[in-house]
Amino acid sequence: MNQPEISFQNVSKSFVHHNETVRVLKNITGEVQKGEILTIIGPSGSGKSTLLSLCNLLITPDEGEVRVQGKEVREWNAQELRRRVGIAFQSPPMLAGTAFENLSLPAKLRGKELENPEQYMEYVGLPKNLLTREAKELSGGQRQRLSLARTLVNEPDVLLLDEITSALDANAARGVEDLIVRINRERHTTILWVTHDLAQAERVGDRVFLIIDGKLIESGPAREFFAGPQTEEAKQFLAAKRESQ
Ligand SMILES: Nc1ncnc2c1ncn2[C@@H]1O[C@H](COP(=O)(O)OP(=O)(O)OP(=O)(O)O)[C@@H](O)[C@H]1O
Repeated sequence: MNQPEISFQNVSKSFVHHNETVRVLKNITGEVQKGEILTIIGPSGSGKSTLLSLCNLLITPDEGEVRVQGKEVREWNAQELRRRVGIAFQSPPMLAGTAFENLSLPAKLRGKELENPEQYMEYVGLPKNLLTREAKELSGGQRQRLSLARTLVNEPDVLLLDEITSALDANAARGVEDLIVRINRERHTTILWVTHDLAQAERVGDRVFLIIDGKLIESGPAREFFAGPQTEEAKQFLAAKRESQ
């Protein structure tokens, strides 16, 4: 068996809320292989974003281990880890300034010039003339593409995606979804993708994690999961979700 690209071993995480400790992730064990798309689904507040945040040291586990390319996250240099493990959010943070200034930020942080901004724009399906536009003037879909282009400048091995299409209309969402699938196919980028959209999870996922109340209820190949979930909790979740979407 190949070494997994990312693995979680008995991972737990708590946060303190008003002097009360809340266990947000409970004993999570699972893994993702290189080049796979893992979709992470589950009700709101179940711990999905928290699981992503553990993979690039935005937070650290209280118990258990998270390994990236075989190395426990706390043994990684945080900057190096974040270069290899990129992250994109629902509302991509943009600096004041042009699209070019935003796109070239990762290179600048390394004291380098970005040599081929046009190629990145083309890759993510943005016209080159947008490079000189203020980033905040771009549409939601354009901003999401620019944010992905900016992440790609670091040539990450892994992409963590947190609800990246939920703020977009159906057309723009599908465009960004297709772009991610292309990045995965062409660059063999491993992808961990939190989504509320069950149809999207079914379309794009090789593997799925269902998280309910901080517990990994089911994990496995997406096709098997969507064809016939094993647990009662998963069946109920899918039925309720399908009814509402
Ligand atoms: N930094 C933090 N400090 C305190 N509590 C937090 C923190 N981050 C998350 N939480 C809490 O942990 C729980 C799980 O949050 P998380 O964002 O991981 O859920 P989620 O499944 O991604 O939800 P959603 O689908 O609504 O985005 C929530 O109750 C949230 O309030």
